[in-house]
Amino acid sequence: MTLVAGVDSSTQSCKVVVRDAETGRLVREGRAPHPAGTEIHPDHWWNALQEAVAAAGGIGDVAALSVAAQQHGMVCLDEHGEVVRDALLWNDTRSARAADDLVTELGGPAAWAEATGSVPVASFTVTKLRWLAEHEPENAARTAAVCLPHDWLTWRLAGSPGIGALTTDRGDASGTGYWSPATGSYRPDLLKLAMGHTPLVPRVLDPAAQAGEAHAGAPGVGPVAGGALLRLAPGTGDNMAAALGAGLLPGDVVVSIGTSGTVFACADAPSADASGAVAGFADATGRFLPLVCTLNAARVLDAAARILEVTPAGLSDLALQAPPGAGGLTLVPYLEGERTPNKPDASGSLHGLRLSNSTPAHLARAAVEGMLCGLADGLDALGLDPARVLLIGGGARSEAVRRIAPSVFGRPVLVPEPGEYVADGAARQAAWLLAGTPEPPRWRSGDPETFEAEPVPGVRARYAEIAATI
Ligand SMILES: Nc1ncnc2c1ncn2[C@@H]1O[C@H](COP(=O)(O)OP(=O)(O)O)[C@@H](O)[C@H]1O
Ligand SMILES: O=C(CO)[C@@H](O)[C@H](O)COP(=O)(O)O
Repeated sequence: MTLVAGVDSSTQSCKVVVRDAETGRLVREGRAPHPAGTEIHPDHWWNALQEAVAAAGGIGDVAALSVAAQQHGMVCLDEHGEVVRDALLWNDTRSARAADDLVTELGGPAAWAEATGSVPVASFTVTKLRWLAEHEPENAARTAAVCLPHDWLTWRLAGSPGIGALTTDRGDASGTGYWSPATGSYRPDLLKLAMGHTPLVPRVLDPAAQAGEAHAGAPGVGPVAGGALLRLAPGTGDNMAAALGAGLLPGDVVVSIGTSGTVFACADAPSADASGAVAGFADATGRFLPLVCTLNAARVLDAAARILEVTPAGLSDLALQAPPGAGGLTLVPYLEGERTPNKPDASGSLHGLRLSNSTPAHLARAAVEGMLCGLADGLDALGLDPARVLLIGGGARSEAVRRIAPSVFGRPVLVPEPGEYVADGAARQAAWLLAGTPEPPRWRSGDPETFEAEPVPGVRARYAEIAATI
């Protein structure tokens, strides 16, 4: 049996799955936490990767590995490949003003949508580079190469072979703000606009190309059976990997409830939404991945559980005890500011509190409904009439989320078996590298469970009315 490994180095943790390359059967898995915060030294990802690999029983018997990771994070390296400063993550909003400035300087949102498929907000790497140039000019000047979390981890697994060897893929490149999904090429002019100079950027690999090799005994790899080398697939952004892992079909929309909330579909042509709501990303197969991202998803549930002093399961039970609509109690959960809509300085807001709805159950329900309303707006912004809506991510493990989502989305929701779909997609990409076929190998998956519910009149309208005032 040939084994492949997939890595998901996401915001809150690193997960590793080892699967049979031919059938996709899960053989073993492991995970390790990342530190909290929106800027962290990339060494923390490397340490967590090694811990997760060890927890998964090692990867010495694995033939190929692929790293998927949180998108957009700014990793600056000097000419020797040393990290210049802590990485700024996708959910760090300090570059919001830099984003506004860049949008104006290029001639407005439509010019960016045409140039890169997306209108940059604080999440995009290009805005973080402008912030760096303005606030830490000495660090900007030392930056000889800029890359993303998955690029850096893949490069480290290959033994950090000099900054000229850095690679990336179309999916992750499309979240930088200086690469065009429509032309498949970098926009060095935009990099220069942001930073004043053009550091080296990773080579963009074809979807099933080899990024490099990891050597037996290398840190994080361990001894490789028979002295063989571990082949490294290109890797990709976590959402692109989730699309591969969930086996996204044309007509499907995925709603992923992780640290971020994302809503995305697979497309044959690039998109360019000048409103900025839909990011026109590329995917990991050579196609495209229009995507809406919110900053506030599973952690809204974590926050509500903390306030109510219950476990995630306890929050779910409470939410299901309250009536649909939470008796008029509405939470607009902009707990970390918000990205879609672009309100980086916003905070959350609880409206409609009355004696009759002042119960833990109503608050739990308002948290679930508020978080889902933001994602329902994402579904609308995609402008599709999906054949299937698939719900994945840590938040989809909540029974209340599964049962309330169809009422807020106004359509049935399909929930695949709980799993690590990002790591699975990375593993599938690694299997694709081994197969050398035009399309990724087909892996069998179980049937998703369908959830249906009557729409609750007024919930989304009330949410929209309050959100508009924030
Ligand atoms: N049963 C559950 N109910 C509600 N939330 C859950 C449950 N299990 C996990 N989560 C939440 O899912 C989140 C992690 O999801 P995940 O998709 O792994 O995120 P990321 O990939 O961004 O690190 C955490 O905030 C966690 O609290
Ligand atoms: O910024 C985006 C998408 O554009 C986020 O989706 C990040 O990619 C982080 O993902 P998670 O850690 O929430 O999975």
